[in-house]
Amino acid sequence: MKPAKRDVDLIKRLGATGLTCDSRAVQPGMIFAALPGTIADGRDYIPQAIEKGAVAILTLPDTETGDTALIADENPRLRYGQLARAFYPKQPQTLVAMTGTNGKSSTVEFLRQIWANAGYNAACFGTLGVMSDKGYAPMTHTTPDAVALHKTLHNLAEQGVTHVAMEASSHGLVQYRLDAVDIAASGFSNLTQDHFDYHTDEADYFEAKARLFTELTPQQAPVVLTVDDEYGRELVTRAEKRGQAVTSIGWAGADIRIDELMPHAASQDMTLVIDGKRHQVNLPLAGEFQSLNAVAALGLALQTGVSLDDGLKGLEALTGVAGRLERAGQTQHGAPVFIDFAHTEDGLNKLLRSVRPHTRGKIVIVFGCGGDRDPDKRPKMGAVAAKYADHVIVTDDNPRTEDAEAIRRAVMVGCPKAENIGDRETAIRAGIEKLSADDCLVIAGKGHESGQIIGTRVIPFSDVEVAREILAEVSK
Ligand SMILES: CC(=O)N[C@H]1[C@@H](OP(=O)(O)OP(=O)(O)OC[C@H]2O[C@@H](n3ccc(=O)[nH]c3=O)[C@H](O)[C@@H]2O)O[C@H](CO)[C@@H](O)[C@@H]1O[C@H](C)C(=O)N[C@@H](C)C(=O)N[C@H](CCC(=O)O)C(=O)O
Ligand SMILES: Nc1ncnc2c1ncn2[C@@H]1O[C@H](COP(=O)(O)OP(=O)(O)OP(=O)(O)O)[C@@H](O)[C@H]1O
Ligand SMILES: N[C@H](CCC[C@H](N)C(=O)O)C(=O)O
Ligand SMILES: [Mg+2]
Repeated sequence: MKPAKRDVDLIKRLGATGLTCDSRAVQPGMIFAALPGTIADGRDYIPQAIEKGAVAILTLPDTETGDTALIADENPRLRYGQLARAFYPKQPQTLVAMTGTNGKSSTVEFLRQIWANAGYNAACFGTLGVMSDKGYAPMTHTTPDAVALHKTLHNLAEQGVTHVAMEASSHGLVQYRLDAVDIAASGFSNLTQDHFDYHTDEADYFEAKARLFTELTPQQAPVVLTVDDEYGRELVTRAEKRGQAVTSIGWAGADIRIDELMPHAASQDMTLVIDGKRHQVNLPLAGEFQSLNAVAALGLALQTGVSLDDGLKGLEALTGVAGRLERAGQTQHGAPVFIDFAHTEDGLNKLLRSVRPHTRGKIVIVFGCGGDRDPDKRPKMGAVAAKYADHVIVTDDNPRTEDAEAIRRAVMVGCPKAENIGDRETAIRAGIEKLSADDCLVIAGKGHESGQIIGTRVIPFSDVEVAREILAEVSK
C-alpha cells in the first residue's frame, strides 16, 4: 500500500512542512491536528496553532478555523495517521505487529534476533525504544504517536532495514496510531487484566486488541495466535472466517505446540511439536513465559521468510531482554536477584511460577503498582504475590499523581502480611538482607525503567543499578 494520493496531493497543495497533534510543537508551515482527547480537547488549541504558523487544521467537520484551511474529517485521528504516512512514506518491506497484554516487548526483540541470525537487516521497537544493528534509540510510548511511528519506519527503511517487529498496544490500536502501516504478519500472546482505567471492561479491551487482526492485518497476511486462552481461540475463529492463514501456537497450539519444558539453572530444554514433528531446543533463557514468547517469535519468523532450521538455531542463540527476568547479581551466599517488568496479576503469577523451579529456598518479592493506572489490579497483584512468594515487600512503583501510601494500602488488601516500605531502595535493601543461600529475590514492576515517576517529575532510578550497588555493599 502506498500513501493515499489525496493526502500526498493535499500536502503538496498546502506546501505543508510537517504534521503534529500538539499545538506546542507547531512550527510555521505545519498542519495541526486538533484531536479531542482524554484530558484536553485539541480544538481548544487551534488559535495557538494558527498563531504559531499552522497552514491547515485537521479536525472534525464544522470547526471554526478562520482564514486557515480546514481539513475536515469525521475521524481525524485516523486521517492523522494517513497524513503521517504521506509525510513519511517509506516502510521496511516486512513489518510485523505484535499484541497481547504481556510478552509484546520480549517477542518483538526475540523476533528481531531470529531475523538477524538468519541474515536479515532487522529492527524492532516498542516499550524499550528502537533496536537495530545501528544500536538503540529511546521512544516515549509502546506504540508511538502516528507521526513518530511513521518517521521511525521511514528512517529504518532508509537505513536499509527490511524486517521490523513492532508492539501494538491497545491504546495505540484504539487511537488509530498504526492504521496506516502495511502489516505483513501479526501476532497475539494473551489477554488478561490491565488498563481498566482506560478500557471500560475486558470485552472492550479485547475488541481494541482484536482490531489488529480484523481491521489492520490484510486478509492475505498470516496471523500467529497463542491459543492458551479463550481470547486467542476467539481470534482463530475470526481469522478463519476471514480466510486468513492461522499459525496456532502455545501449550495448546495446533501448528507449534510446546510439549514439555525442562528447566535448568539459567536455561530450559523445550520439546516442540511443529507441524506434527518433534524438535528439541535448548533455550538459553529461564522461565516458562520466556519460552512462550520465544515460540511466538519463532511462529512469526517462519511466516516471514525464515526457514525452520534457521528459526530453531535462532532460538538457541537468543539473549534475554533488559528487565525481563534479568539476573542483576547474587549475594555472597549465591542467592540470585532478578529484575522483571511484571506489572499485571498474570505477569506476577507467571513470573513467580517461573522462578519457583529454580529456587530451593524461599522467594522474596519486592513490587508495587503504578499510580494513574488500573486501580482494580492492585489487590489482585497483592494476592498473587502472597500466594506464590514466601515473603512480600510492597513498595512504590511510579505513584505519578496519586498518593503513594494509598496505592500501597490498596495492594496490601491482597497481601495483608506483607511488609510496607515506600522507598524503593530501602525495600530492595530489606529484600536482599532477607536472603539465605538457597533463596531468591525478585524485584518486579519496573524492569528496564530508568526513573521513578513521582507527581509529574521523573527521579532517576534503576532497579538493576540499585540492586547491584546494594549487593556490592553487603558483600564487602
Ligand atoms: C491515554 C492516552 O493514551 N493518551 C495519549 C493521547 O492523548 P490524548 O489525545 O488523550 O491527549 P489529551 O492530553 O487529552 O489532549 C488532547 C489533544 O490536545 C493536544 N494538546 C494538549 C495540550 C496543549 O497545550 N496543546 C495541545 O495541542 C494533545 O497533544 C492531544 O492531541 O495521545 C497523545 C499524543 O499521541 C499521547 O501522548 C497520550 O499518551 C499519554 C501521555 C499516555 O500516558 N499514554 C499511555 C497510557 C499509553 O499510550 N500507553 C500505551 C501502552 C500501555 C501498555 O500497553 O502497557 C503506549 O502505547 O505507550
Ligand atoms: N507470555 C507471557 N505471559 C505472561 N506473562 C508474561 C509473558 N511475557 C512476559 N510476561 C510478564 O510480563 C512482563 C513484561 O513483559 P514484556 O515487556 O515482554 O510485555 P509487554 O506486553 O511488552 O508489556 P507492556 O504492555 O508494558 O508493553 C515480563 O517481565 C513478565 O513478567
Ligand atoms: N506500559 C505499562 C507499564 C507499567 C509499568 C509500571 N512500572 C507502572 O508504572 O505502572 C503502563 O504504562 O501501564
Ligand atoms: Mg512492551
